[in-house]
Amino acid sequence: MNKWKVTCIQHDVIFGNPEANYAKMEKLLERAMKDTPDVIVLPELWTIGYDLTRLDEIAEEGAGRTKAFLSEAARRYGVYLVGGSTAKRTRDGVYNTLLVYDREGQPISEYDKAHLFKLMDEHLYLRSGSGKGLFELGSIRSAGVVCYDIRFPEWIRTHISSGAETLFVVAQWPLARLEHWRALLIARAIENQCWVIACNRSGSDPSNVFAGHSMVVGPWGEVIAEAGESDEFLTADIDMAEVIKARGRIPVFEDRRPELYE
Ligand SMILES: O=C(O)CCC(=O)C(=O)O
Repeated sequence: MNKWKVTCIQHDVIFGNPEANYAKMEKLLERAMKDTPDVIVLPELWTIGYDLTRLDEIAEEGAGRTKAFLSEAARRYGVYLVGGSTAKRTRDGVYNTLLVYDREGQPISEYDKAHLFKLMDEHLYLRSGSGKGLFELGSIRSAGVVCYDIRFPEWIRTHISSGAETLFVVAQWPLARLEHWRALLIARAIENQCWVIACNRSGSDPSNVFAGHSMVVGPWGEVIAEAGESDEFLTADIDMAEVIKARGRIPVFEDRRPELYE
């Protein structure tokens, strides 16, 4: 299969209230499935929001509850689920972890956010991961990263150099830097000649107003679909043939000179 329908569930996350967020997500998933997407994408930390000061209470042991929730939903709806992230407690500390499930509800990726965002105090409460977020959606090689990670082109490039043709981004990106969000996503798509599918949250918490503007950007840098600032299901069709076309027109990967970049 070369063509995919993707849906980003852009919504307002309820601050520090996992119970309410799971209940809300049940309903959102059911409604999103009316468009019969192949892949659904959720935002960063949709289970708890940015309530980092209460992680002792609300971070989940091994992300167990969110794993069970996502696996069950992916299997029930027969959909690939790029399940946003949650706060995963381990023996070393708490990670901001992106979870991905296949249509049978099997886990296909568990990625710990690599770059912690000091402006929102992440470094005080979270541990950073160091593994890559590579996975396959059927035959499509994909990568998934979290929010601030998109400011590090060299990190994204290592994923694309490993074969990824689609980059998923899950985020809680503030409205104050909306233009950075848009420019960075478009730049990552152009320089890597890949699809970029980015799901941001909407709404606000006690410290931030979030941007919404989930986006689907094609490998030629064209914005195929973009949400507004409010709650929205953003659905778009992506065709993997566009990656081959873009890479054929300008052979960036053949023309790279990595010996100059160290
Ligand atoms: O880089 C930014 O401006 C926002 C990043 C962010 O909000 C995050 O990583 O959670």
